Amino acid sequence: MNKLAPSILAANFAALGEDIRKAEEAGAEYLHIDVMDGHFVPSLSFGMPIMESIRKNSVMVFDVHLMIDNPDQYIKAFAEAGADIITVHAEACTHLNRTVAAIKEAGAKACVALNPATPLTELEYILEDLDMVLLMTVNPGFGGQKYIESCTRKIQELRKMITDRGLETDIEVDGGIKLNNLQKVLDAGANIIVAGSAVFAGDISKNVRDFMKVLTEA
Ligand SMILES: O=C(CO)[C@H](O)[C@H](O)COP(=O)(O)O
Ligand SMILES: [Fe+2]
Repeated sequence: MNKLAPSILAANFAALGEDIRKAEEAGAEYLHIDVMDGHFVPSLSFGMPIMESIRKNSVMVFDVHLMIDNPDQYIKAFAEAGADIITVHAEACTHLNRTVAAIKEAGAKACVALNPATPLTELEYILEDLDMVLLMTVNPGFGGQKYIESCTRKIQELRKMITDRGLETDIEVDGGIKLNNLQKVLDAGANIIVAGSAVFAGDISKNVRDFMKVLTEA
């Protein structure tokens, strides 16, 4: 099933609850929550307290993208703050298998993210353990960047790898997804679509409805 995961990184933090409510009411089922530590990526964003607050007013699937070094340290805290899916970067994990097991033990679904230049071979011995793979389609750290074209072939190759193994793992794409490249990433095999600046700029309800129309017709 195709899902839209609006990224609150692009929301108005002075009216965060209201922005989330609009996205939820217009049909978005996932909420993408970008956590940045100023080490793994250059920027800082927010952490557990913000998540705990918004969890009280939303039943969306909380899809937490940890762009942080040493994510093991925070997995339990994010699960307790209301994460449904926890994504860690392969590039940030020394013992990826152990980290994925810790996510599941904490009661969340496990996802591994790969930066645009990280090869799919990183997933060779872990794919069967994952609920989702996140392919970064920009270099992580900032919203509003341009989609990196070489990622289309990477999505296709990952979908083939998943299908060849008889799996049905979700593929999430994150970065630079707009209405004008949405169909391309869906055709390549992605089914969970993160969109930040394309959703939270201008008319949020209309933006979500426009995305949902393509996602449900695909
Ligand atoms: O993980 C991220 C950045 O590291 C964000 O989820 C991503 O950039 C979404 O923003 P946009 O749709 O504006 O590109
Ligand atoms: Fe993200």
